[in-house]
Amino acid sequence: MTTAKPGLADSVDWRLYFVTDTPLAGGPERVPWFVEQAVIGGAGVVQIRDKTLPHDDFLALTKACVTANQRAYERCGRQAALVVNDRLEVAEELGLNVHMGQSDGDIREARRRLGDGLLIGLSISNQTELDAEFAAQSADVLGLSPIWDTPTKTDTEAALGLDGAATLVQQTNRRAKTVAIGGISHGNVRSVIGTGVDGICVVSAIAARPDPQQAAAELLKAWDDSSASV
Ligand SMILES: Cc1ncc(COP(=O)(O)OP(=O)(O)O)c(N)n1
Ligand SMILES: Cc1ncsc1CCOP(=O)(O)O
Ligand SMILES: [Mg+2]
Repeated sequence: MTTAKPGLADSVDWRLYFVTDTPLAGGPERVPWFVEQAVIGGAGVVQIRDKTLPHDDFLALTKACVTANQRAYERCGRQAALVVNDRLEVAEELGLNVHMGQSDGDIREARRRLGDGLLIGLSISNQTELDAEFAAQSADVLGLSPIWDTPTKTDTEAALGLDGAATLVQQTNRRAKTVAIGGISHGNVRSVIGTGVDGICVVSAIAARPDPQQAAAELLKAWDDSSASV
C-alpha cells in the first residue's frame, strides 16, 4: 500500500495551517505555547518544524507540542491535526502526520511506513513535481511552495505567484487538498483564496507576533470573510 486513502484529509480543517519556528518563538521551550495559542485562535493544522535540533530534542519538542494541543482542546474544545516536518522517524514513533519536501526522501516509503491512517503532505513547486505526485498518488495534501518569496525560507524554488498556484490547484482536480505557503499575511489572504486552495499556511504571520492567538484568529477571520465574498 503506497497510495493515500481517499477522504482521509476531509476530516481536517485546512483553512489555517501554522508551521512553528523555534528561533522566532524564542527557543524550543517557547514553541508549545505558540502551538496552544495558535490552536485556540483557530489553527486547524500545526506543523512542528525545526531544521537544527538533534533527534532527541526534536522528539521532546514534538511531545510537548502534542501536550500543548491537548491543553488547547481542554480550553477551547478544538485541537489541530499535528504534522511533523521532515522527520519521518519521529512521525512514525509518535503516530503523527508528516510533511515532506521533494528532497526529504521517498514519499512512497513514507506511506508504506505510516500506513493510510495518517496524513502525508508534499511540497509542490512546479508542474513536473505535480505530475510525479499524480503518478504516485501518495500525498493527502500538497503545499504549494512558495507563493511569494519570503525571508523565513530562502532556499526555495522560484515563487509560483497567484497565477502559478491557481494553475496547479486546477490540475489537482481536488484529488488532494492544497495549501499555499510563503509570504502569506493578513493583508493578502483574500488574493490567495482566489487561487482555489483549501487553506493558507503561515510561519511568521503567527510565530513572529506577540499575541499568536489573536494573529491566528485574525487570519482565520480574513479567510472566512474573504471566502464568503469571493
Ligand atoms: C505545508 C508545507 N508546504 C511546504 C513546506 C516546505 O517543505 P520543504 O520544501 O521540505 O522545506 P522545509 O520546510 O523542510 O524547510 C512545508 N514545510 N510545509
Ligand atoms: C516553510 C516554508 N516552505 C516554503 S516557504 C516557507 C516559509 C513560509 O514562511 P512565512 O509564512 O513566514 O512566509
Ligand atoms: Mg522538508
